[in-house]
Amino acid sequence: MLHDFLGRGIFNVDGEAWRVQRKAASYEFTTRSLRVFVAQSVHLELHSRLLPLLRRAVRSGHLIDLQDTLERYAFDNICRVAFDHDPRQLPDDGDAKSDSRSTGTASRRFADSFHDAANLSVGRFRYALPGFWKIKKALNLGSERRLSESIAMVHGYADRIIRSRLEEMSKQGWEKHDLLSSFMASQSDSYSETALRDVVISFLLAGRETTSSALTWFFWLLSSRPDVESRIRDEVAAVRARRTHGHGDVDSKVGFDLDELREMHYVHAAITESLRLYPPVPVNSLNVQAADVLLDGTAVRPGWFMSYNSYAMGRMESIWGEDAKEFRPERWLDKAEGTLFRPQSPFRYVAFHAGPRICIGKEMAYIQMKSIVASVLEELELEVDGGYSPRQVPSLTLRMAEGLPVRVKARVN
Ligand code: HEM
Repeated sequence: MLHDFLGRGIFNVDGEAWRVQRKAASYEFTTRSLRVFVAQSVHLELHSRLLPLLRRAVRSGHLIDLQDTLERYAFDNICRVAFDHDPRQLPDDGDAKSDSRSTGTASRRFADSFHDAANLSVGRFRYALPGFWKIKKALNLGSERRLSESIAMVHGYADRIIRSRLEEMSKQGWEKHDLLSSFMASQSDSYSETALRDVVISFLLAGRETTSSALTWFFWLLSSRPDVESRIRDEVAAVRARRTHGHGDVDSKVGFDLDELREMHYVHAAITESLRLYPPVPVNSLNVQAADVLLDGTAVRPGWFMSYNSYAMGRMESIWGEDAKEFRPERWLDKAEGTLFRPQSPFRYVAFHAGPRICIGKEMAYIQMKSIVASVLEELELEVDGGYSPRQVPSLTLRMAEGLPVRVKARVN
C-alpha cells in the first residue's frame, strides 16, 4: 500500500532500512527496560498532557475532537519512545494557552507535513487513470508538487534528529533509552543516515495514526455499550484496590504500572474486539517478489499487487461465527474460566498483520491503549452524541472524516 510513500516504502521499507528496523526491534522490544521506558513515557504524557486537557474540557464544557487529540498524543509519544524527541503537539499542563495546537514551530510544520505527505501519497491510488500521478510528478504539478515539498520538510526534520543523536553520541557516549539511540549505541555495524532516517519515518507513521485510530473507534463503540464500560470500570477499580504501596515501574500514585496493566484482561479483550471490527490498517497490500502458492492454493506471480482486507476479514461469519458483526469482548475470554484473555492466531485476527512482517510495535500499542482506557474511564465520562454516525475516510488508516466530537464529564461515583 505504501510502496511509493516518501519516495520509498514505509512499512514496506526494503533493504538496509528494513534490516535496521528489524534489528532494532528484535534488540529492543524484547528487553524489559524498553517496556518500562515505554510505560513511563506513556504515563508521563498521559498525566501531564492528555488528562489535564480532558479535565480542562470538563471545566469549559466545550466539545473536543477526540480523534485529533489522540493523534497529537500518539505523535508526541512515539517521538519520545523512538528517539527521545518532544514535538509538543499537546500542551503541558499549566502551559496551555490554547488546546487546539501547542506549538507554532518547526515541530508543528513537521507534523502537518507528515500528515499531508501521508494523505497525498494515498491519493495516488485514487486516480481513474493508474499511474497518472507519475506524469504530474515529472511535471512537478499540483498534489505532486505539494507532496515533494512535504517530503523535503519531513526528511529535513528527521535528518536533524539523526544528526543530533550522532553528535551527542560522539561527544558524551550514550545513556539514552530511546529505541533509536540505544540501538545505535549497541551496534558495531554502521548504517547510512538515509537508512536511519527511513527507520525514524516508518516508526512515526506506524505509531501516530494507528493507536489513535484504534482508540477513537473504541471510545465511539463504548459510547453505546454501557454494559462493557461498566465491566471495564469494575476491573480497573479492582486492580486499583489491589495496589500495594512502593510497588511498580511507574513512579506515581496515579496511572498503572506494567504488572497492573497485565492484570486487565477484560480491558485487553475489549480493545482487541474493537480492533477486530475497526482495524486501523483496514487494507494491506504487498508486491509479490517471487512466484509462490498461498495456503489456500492460489498461485501468485512476481510483480502482482496483492491485497487483503482486514476490515472485511474481521466481519466474516466463516471466521468469527454468526455474531461476527457484534461487539462482544467476551469472545476473547477463556471459555472455561471466563476472565482470562485468550489470544487467537494472528492469521485469523489480522489487525497487526501476521508472519515475518507482523507489527513490531504491538506490545507498545497495547501498553499505550490500555493505559489511556484505564486512566480515562477511571475518572471521566466521554459522551458522544447518540445520533453521531462517523463517516470513514479513505486514508492509510481508518479515520473518521469529521473526527469524533465528545463532551467530557467528571465521573460522579
Ligand atoms: C493499534 C495499533 C497498531 C496496529 C493495528 C498496527 C498494525 C500494523 C500492521 C497491519 C503492520 C503491517 C503493515 C504492512 O505490512 O505494510 C504493522 C507494521 C509495523 N508496525 Fe504496527 N500497528 C500498530 C501500532 C504500532 C506502534 C505503536 C508502532 C511503533 C512502535 C508500530 C510499528 C510498526 C512497524 C515499525 C511496522 C513495520 C514492520 C515491518 O515491516 O517489518 N506499530 N503494524
